[in-house]
Parts: sequence; C-alpha cells; structure tokens
Amino acid sequence: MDQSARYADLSLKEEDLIKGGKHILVAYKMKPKAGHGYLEAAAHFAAESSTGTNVEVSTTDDFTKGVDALVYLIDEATEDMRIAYPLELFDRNMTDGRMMIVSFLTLVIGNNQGMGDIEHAKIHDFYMPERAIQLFDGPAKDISDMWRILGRPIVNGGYIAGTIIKPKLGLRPEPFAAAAYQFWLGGDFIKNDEPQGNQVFCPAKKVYPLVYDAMKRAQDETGQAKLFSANITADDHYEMCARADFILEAFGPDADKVAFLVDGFVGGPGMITTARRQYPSQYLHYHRAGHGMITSPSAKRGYTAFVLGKISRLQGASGIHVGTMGYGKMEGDASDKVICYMLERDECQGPVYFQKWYGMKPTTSIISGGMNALRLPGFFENLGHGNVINTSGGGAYGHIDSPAAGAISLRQSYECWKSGADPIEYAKEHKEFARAFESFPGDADKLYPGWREKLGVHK
Ligand SMILES: O=C(COP(=O)(O)O)[C@H](O)[C@H](O)COP(=O)(O)O
Ligand SMILES: [Mg+2]
Repeated sequence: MDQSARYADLSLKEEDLIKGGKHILVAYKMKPKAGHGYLEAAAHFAAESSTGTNVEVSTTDDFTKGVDALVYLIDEATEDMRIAYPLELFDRNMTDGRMMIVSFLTLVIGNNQGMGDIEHAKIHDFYMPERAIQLFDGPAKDISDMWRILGRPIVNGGYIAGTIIKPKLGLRPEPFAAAAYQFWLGGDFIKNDEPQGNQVFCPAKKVYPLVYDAMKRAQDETGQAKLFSANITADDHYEMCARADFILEAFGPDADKVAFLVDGFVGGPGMITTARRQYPSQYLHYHRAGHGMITSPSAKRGYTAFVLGKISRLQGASGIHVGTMGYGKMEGDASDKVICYMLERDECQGPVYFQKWYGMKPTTSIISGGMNALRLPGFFENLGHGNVINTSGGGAYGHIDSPAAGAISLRQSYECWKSGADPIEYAKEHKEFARAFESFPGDADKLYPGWREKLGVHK
C-alpha cells in the first residue's frame, strides 16, 4: 500500500520545521529493497516509526493524523531520507514529565530496522528543538568538576592523563590496587576496564578499600588529587546501585573523586539514566563497548558514533568514549573530531543539522583505545585542543620503565604538543617521553622515522 499521500510531504522546508520548534528531525541513509519505490518505502518507514502500520486501520482519527511522522526530504542517489517527528509522539515520564531516550530510540530506530521493504537505514544525524533540550536531563557534572578537584583552572583546564587497569582481567585485589598506585604516582585518572566488576577472584568488597588506600597513598606522595572511575554496570538497577553505594562508602571523604562507569550501549539507556538521576554528584562515565556493531562505518543499520555521542549528552553522560580518530587502535578517522565539538560546544554544525544546546553542560570526550605518548601529539593537532580525558592502558602499563613513567610520558606528550615543540627535540630533555619511543618502537618507526639515530638509541 502506498502511504506517501499521508506520511510524506516534500513541500515542507527544513528551515521552517526548525523555526517551528515542534519536531525532532532525523536524517537517515535509507535504501529500499529491490522492487520498492523510494518514496513509497520511505512513507511506510515513517508510518511504522510513528502512527501507522502496513495497512489502514479503522480506528485512526483526525487527531492521529496530526501526529504522523512526515518524510520531508528524499534523495535516492545519495540515500538521504529525512523525517520530521512531532514532539507529541514521544512518551514522557509519569513522574516528572521529562523526555526519555528509550522512547526516542523506540520510534526513530525501532521497528523500522526490521522492515521487509527496507534494505537498510542508518541515522546519520538528528536535530532536537529547544523544547526537547529542556526536557532531557543533560549532564549533572562535567570536566570542569574534575579540573576543580585537580586544582586546575575550571575553564581550559587541559589534558587529564588516565589509564585503564591492565591486564583487562585476571588481577587479584592486591596486584590490582598496586597497579592503580603505580599509575597514580604519575597520572591523574584511572578507570576500571569495562569487564572488571565483582569477579570471584577480585571481589568488589575486597578490592575497592584497597584501591582507596592506594589513592590515599598516591595523593600523599604526590601532593595531588587522584580520580577513579569505577564500573558499576549490572543487569539489575538495584545491583548497580548496590555497587555504587558500596564504592561511595569505601572512598568516604574522597568520594567526590569517584566517577561511575556505566557500559551504556550493552547496558542500555535505562542504566545511564538511573546512574545520572541516582548519583547526580558523581561524574558519569559512559563506556560504549559493543557500539561498533551498529556505529561502524561498515554497518548500514543503526546509527553512527556521532549520533551515539549526541544521545549521551542528552541523557546526561559527563563523558563518553569517542574513539581515537584514527590515531589509536579502534575504527575511526580524523573527521570524527566533529563528535567532540558537538559534545563540548553550546552550538555546533553536525553532518546535517546545526544544533544549539541552550546551555546544557558539555560531555567530555574520553579518548581511548591503543593510545600512547607517541600517538597523542598528532591526535591533539587534529582536534586542536587537549581538554579531554585520555585513558591509555597499554600506553601506561606497556612503558618499559614503569606505569608511573608511562603516565608521566603521557603528560609530557601533551606539554610537548601544547608548547609546539618538536617531539624528538622534546624527548632529548624528557626522559619518560624518550623512553616511550623505546617502549613502542613500532609506532616510533612509523611516526618519527630516524628516531633511533636522533635519540642515540642503538638497540
Ligand atoms: O580498554 C580499552 C582500551 O585499552 P588500551 O588503552 O590498552 O587500548 C577501552 O575499552 C577501549 O578504548 C574502548 O574503545 P572506545 O574508547 O573506542 O570506546
Ligand atoms: Mg576497555
């Protein structure tokens, strides 16, 4: 059945829809299955994503038709399809009238992902009107809170040198806390690797008091504040809160230095929002393991990493992993910097839409995945600043001298880039950075050819 007379209106202008402020706009790359007309498939897609189904139903009335999603732009050649969703379509909280991401996802990327007449459809961008921005939680804490704790300026406070406890799994409580202590002697921030939680060989109740002890000792020794991002991800929200409550109690007077890490893609939006609302005084660290199944450039369904980032800011993530823009080990390229800009600025041009955030707090870009001191200068150069949290697991624990030396090498790498110095020249004066070349010789050969001669390393 061709529903394009009802679910498409190609005379609608995007600028008018934006000016009107009553629609959420979503841009997809959509291709119909062979034998289906583009507009017809698009209209069916909009129907299934809003008020309709594959047939006309007798219970529809005029009000219903007033909240139809409408296809307002198609371009078969580029697979561009844009749909305007009336704000009224979206389910609102009973308790406080606020919007919820789960309803957004259910409509705009729900049933439409399995339709028989659609080959694929992927969200590349979306636009939230001012009213919707008002109705999402947004972050409660942001990077300025971390800078304050670290004793830095709260604007432009700079690079936060972090790590991920490695090995990923398999450390018992004492060696785990020792690994944390060693990094903190040189760095600022440690996160649990996302699979670490309450394994039988490393129970949470045993390890967190030891980690806090390590934090205190490192703070005493260095005279600096230290930060820990604790994984509280669980299937059951009560379990998640039990972990969070235990951790806050264990860190006692230093609980402000604890962030909560939630694996929000596998755990789902409910887990992020529960953490955001239950613990608004803690920095909320959104880890996104598994996102590659839909955000990968090779995936033609789902949504992009950019879209995931934008969703996380609405939900209230204080920080989210954004990959490494081609400088680390995960998928991504230099142009992914737009993800960071969309997360940190008050207004920003995305791939399709210009989004204003109306003062919503920023979400920090967390840079992670195969990073080390040698790869960072290129990364900062591409991004144009270093106001990020970087967690380098291998880059710290893989440093040949020590995790503390690894941490120091990361900070030196930032200072090197910030001062505009030549990395080789800088390495001559900074031992830990220099030893990163020997620690990661494959990267050194690739990024700084001739480094051995220049640094006098002949092994
Ligand atoms: O454990 C790591 C990286 O470890 P290492 O520093 O040893 O490579 C993170 O889970 C990945 O960064 C996730 O990827 P992303 O950050 O892209 O979500
Ligand atoms: Mg990890």
